[in-house]
Amino acid sequence: RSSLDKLPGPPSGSFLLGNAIQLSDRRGWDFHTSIARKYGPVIKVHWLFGTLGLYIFDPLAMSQVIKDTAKYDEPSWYIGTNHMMLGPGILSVAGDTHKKQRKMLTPVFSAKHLRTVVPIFYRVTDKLIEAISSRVPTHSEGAGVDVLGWMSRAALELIGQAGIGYSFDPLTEDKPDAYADAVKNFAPVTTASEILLLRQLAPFFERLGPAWLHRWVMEKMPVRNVRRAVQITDALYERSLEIFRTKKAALEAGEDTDAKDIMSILLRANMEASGEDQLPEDQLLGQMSTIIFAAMDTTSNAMSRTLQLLAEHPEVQTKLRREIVDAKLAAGGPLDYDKLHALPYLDAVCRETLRLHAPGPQAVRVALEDAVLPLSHPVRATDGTLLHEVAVPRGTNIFVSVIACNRNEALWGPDAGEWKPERWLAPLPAALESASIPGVYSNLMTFLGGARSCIGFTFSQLEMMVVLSEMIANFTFAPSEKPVVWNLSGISYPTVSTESTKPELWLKVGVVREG
Ligand code: HEM
Repeated sequence: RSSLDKLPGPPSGSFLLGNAIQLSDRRGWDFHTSIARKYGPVIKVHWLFGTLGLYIFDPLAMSQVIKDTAKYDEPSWYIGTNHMMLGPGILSVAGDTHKKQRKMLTPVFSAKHLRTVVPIFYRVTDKLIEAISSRVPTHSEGAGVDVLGWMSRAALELIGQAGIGYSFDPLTEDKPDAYADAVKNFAPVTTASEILLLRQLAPFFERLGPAWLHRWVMEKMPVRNVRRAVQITDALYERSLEIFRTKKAALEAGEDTDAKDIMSILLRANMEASGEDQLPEDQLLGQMSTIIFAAMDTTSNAMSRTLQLLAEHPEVQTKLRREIVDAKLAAGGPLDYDKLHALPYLDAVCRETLRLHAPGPQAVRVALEDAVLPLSHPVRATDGTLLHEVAVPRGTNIFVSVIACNRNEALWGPDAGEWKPERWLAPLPAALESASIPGVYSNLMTFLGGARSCIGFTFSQLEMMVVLSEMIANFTFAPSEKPVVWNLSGISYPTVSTESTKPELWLKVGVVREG
């Protein structure tokens, strides 16, 4: 028996796997929507081997879970497998090591630093515009373009140049790159439902002999995505090591001393840090793939989704283009940091996309000890009693539902499920203002909150603004004949069908004609 027994929730999918497949399946959107509608903000879900988990979007409960890191943190299976694949970067460490890494990384994501990288953003974006222009005929209704492919290439180059001072792809030639492919496939492969289930076994697996044996077993495993995960890990590690060694050697030789990229600043800060604050070399190396993965897929998918929505809502697209073109005319050229942040409609379009379609649909935590979770509003137990708090047994997996909170009709109103940028131009609903959503951004859970909130959310906002404003000023977007299917994953990604595993999103792209 468990203290969670009395909570409302869906029946188990199967004894062994509970609701795990429904929660993580790439076609699981309806399951998430229906349980949130039917059972409310504190839900009992069935987890592996007959255990129970919690699925929450009650603001106070979420606030405790993401902020009280002494009681709740990322589960060891999640941290451990991130560590295996990305090295000991910030997504793969806990406790004091996480605090130390976070302290060292925070200054490089400040607004002060971001202002200095705007010229890098424009340099890369200009290349992107040039590259797409050369592939789109000027005098036609437009050509089919894999917008996700271009957004991914641009996002990788942007985080490459601004994040680690390295150019991955000058955006001139169309040749495949093992590193870019590895980053793009990292989330689809490592959060595919069968891999998520295998990842739960990692803490036991790790105890079975040395690392070479783990690798041997994984290479021999008859599961395609496990073997792909090994290849992705190798591709990420090899290139990161190469870049890291070059950067370190340059800094030690007194070169690149004023480089403004995140990694150079981090290396310099580490050299100057006192002994106890210094990070060992493997943790610095671990930040490379971690930051690139965290930055690239999330932002490129968000930008692609925004372009898709603009293609489906031509009236929003026209209004947005008007705002951007007028601002550029008034500025007499590209928009600087402040002018970009002063565009209300661009801001509304980005916020609304990140609200309705948060790239990461859920975050997972585990109760590190027996705990009591307070609730914003009492929930009705299955025996009819009202619960004002929930006793959470140690070891319970907790799913913080970003999408259920961002789309909660009780907070956002009956049109919460619709994409309406205009909602951000009026005062937000009173229910939302009083709900105290614990997210770092705009009453949304998209970038989460607390000690592990997204450290790069201002970077990604700036990137979205620069890239989207230039894309909209230069091109028109309309739906293409290729379908777009968004797959639920650690980071949702688009394919052309429910069977395809290749991330891609095609739109009809035309050149904006003068006037
Ligand atoms: C639309 C774009 C983005 C979204 C939606 C997003 C979302 C998130 C979320 C939800 C988390 C918390 C994950 C968890 O704890 O379970 C996170 C963490 C993180 N994000 Fe982002 N992110 C975005 C862009 C970026 C960018 C551009 C960077 C870097 C330049 C970045 C770097 C990170 C890092 C390093 C963490 C780990 C923080 C920690 O554990 O302390 N993200 N992000």
